[in-house]
Amino acid sequence: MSCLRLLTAGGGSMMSGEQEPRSYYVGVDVGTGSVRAALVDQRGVLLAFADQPIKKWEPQFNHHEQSSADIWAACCVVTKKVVQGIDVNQIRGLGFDATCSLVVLDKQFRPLPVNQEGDSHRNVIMWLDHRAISQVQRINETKHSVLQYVGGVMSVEMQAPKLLWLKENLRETCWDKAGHFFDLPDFLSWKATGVTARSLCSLVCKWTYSAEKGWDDSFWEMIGLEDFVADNYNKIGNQVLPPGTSLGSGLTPEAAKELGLPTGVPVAVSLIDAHAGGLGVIGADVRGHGLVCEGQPVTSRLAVICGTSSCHMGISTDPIFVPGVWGPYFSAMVPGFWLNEGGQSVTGKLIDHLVQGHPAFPELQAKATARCQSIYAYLNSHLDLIKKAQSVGFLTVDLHVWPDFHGNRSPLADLTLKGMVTGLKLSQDLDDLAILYLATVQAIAFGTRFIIEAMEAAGHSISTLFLCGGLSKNPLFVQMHADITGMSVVLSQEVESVLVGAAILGACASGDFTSVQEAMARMSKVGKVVFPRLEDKKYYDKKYQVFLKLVEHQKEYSAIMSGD
Ligand SMILES: Nc1ncnc2c1ncn2[C@@H]1O[C@H](COP(=O)(O)OP(=O)(O)O)[C@@H](O)[C@H]1O
Ligand SMILES: O=C(CO)[C@H](O)[C@H](O)COP(=O)(O)O
Repeated sequence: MSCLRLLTAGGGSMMSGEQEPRSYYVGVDVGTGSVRAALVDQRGVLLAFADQPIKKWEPQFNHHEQSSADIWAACCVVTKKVVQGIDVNQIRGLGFDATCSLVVLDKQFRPLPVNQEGDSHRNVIMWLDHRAISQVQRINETKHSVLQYVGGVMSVEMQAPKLLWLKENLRETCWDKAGHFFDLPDFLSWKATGVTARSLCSLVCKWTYSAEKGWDDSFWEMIGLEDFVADNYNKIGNQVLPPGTSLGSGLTPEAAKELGLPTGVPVAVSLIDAHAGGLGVIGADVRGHGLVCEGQPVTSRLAVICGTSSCHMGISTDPIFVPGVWGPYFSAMVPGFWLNEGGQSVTGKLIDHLVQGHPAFPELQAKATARCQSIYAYLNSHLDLIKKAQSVGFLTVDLHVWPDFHGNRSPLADLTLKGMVTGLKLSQDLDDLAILYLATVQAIAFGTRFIIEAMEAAGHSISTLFLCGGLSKNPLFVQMHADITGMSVVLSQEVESVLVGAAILGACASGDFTSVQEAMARMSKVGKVVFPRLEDKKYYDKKYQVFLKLVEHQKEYSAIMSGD
């Protein structure tokens, strides 16, 4: 099911002819579970929003696939919806962001199968796919110098191990026939413009490209992908442009027809979704909100983009090497700044997984439906109901979760880690489900604290969190992040801040702003601020001690089991 909403936030309305701003931008955001589009004006106000689910396949454990044709079709559906009823000639620019999944096409740009079944419809290896474990281990054993720029250890979620997997496992059906390997954001900008140039963001963050030195031949040769060097990087990109740059002649006639927009609309070089979220929130004017970061440099702000996964985006003027945290990446998000990207591979997906797998889930669904609430709104009010004299957070005094059900991305960079729950009882009722949900939300927030501590130990100085993404719509998730990190959390005026980030790209491509920084400052706005409840700090400090013990114990268990 897809959905269209016309919005009147910020005083602007599509229907109010007189107030209508003259320039619009369209942002398209391809998340893990759905594609969203928004019509955004020059002040960053969302005037229309539409979303559409996309297909996912999990043919084997740890194999996650999608279809680039399905994703593009969804982009067309949502874009057509958000521009309904306006004069499309007022659209000045289009920007895409997407998850960092790997799209494989043949020499004629047709989809190629990334699976043993030979299903060419499934031509995308998703970012969370962990099939290339053996390949990434071998890549890390090389200790090649490019690994310094991904936190010291390459993640199985990056593209090099996935490419090596394709070469070693699907040589005839995929590798030998392949003409183009795209990061998903670059696939979308190519579909829109016919230009195969890649975004500096994708190539630097996921493909080991250096903004200063370009590709490193010795890395590809060392890991057994010398094919790319011989081919002069034609298949993975040898024209690299900064995000927000206008591509070619804009929308091609074919793409324009499919998207419902005029031919030639400027299309921006794209961004990975987390990075677009960063642009959408990090540059806001914070004056008058009582925030510590007022008067501090922008480097004191950490953007946390929380959807299926959470990404912690911190910028700096000089490179900072944080063990287990991706980067430092130059100009990969905000031009001229270095970026470190911490992350948790599953956060929204983990909450969904634990809640949906609990025996009381059908009861929760029925009760939430009866009240016309989302299951999370219901759970939050249920927690309020069962809490004792203290804050809700104290309900988990004896229930603790380690959240790495899909390995640890940061700061341990250990994909072998597993999830843990301690404190289970012989109870399967709704109270039990609600408390497990709370402990999971808290564990994710402790994971954020763990990442921030690693970033600060390496030289970052962070004072304020800027949250966006689906999970930032959950007030419990937001409050727990404030309480557990002890930092204020800023939510943007536009809840769909990732789409504002995509629209900022479109605005830059249009030439209406002279720089990404200017567009950020004009288009991102502070909405709500959530302050930490400092009176609860002692309790969360104790729970954090337990949190750190959990992983220590997990490592001890595996040492015992692997010993003689
Ligand atoms: N209103 C909401 N309340 C609580 N959680 C929400 C809400 N909306 C989305 N989420 C959670 O956010 C996650 C998805 O976020 P989203 O940003 O849409 O993901 P993605 O970009 O990965 O597709 C899901 O786990 C979902 O449960
Ligand atoms: O690696 C990432 C960004 O660098 C993201 O985790 C990935 O793109 C998925 O994002 P989302 O959780 O929003 O679907």
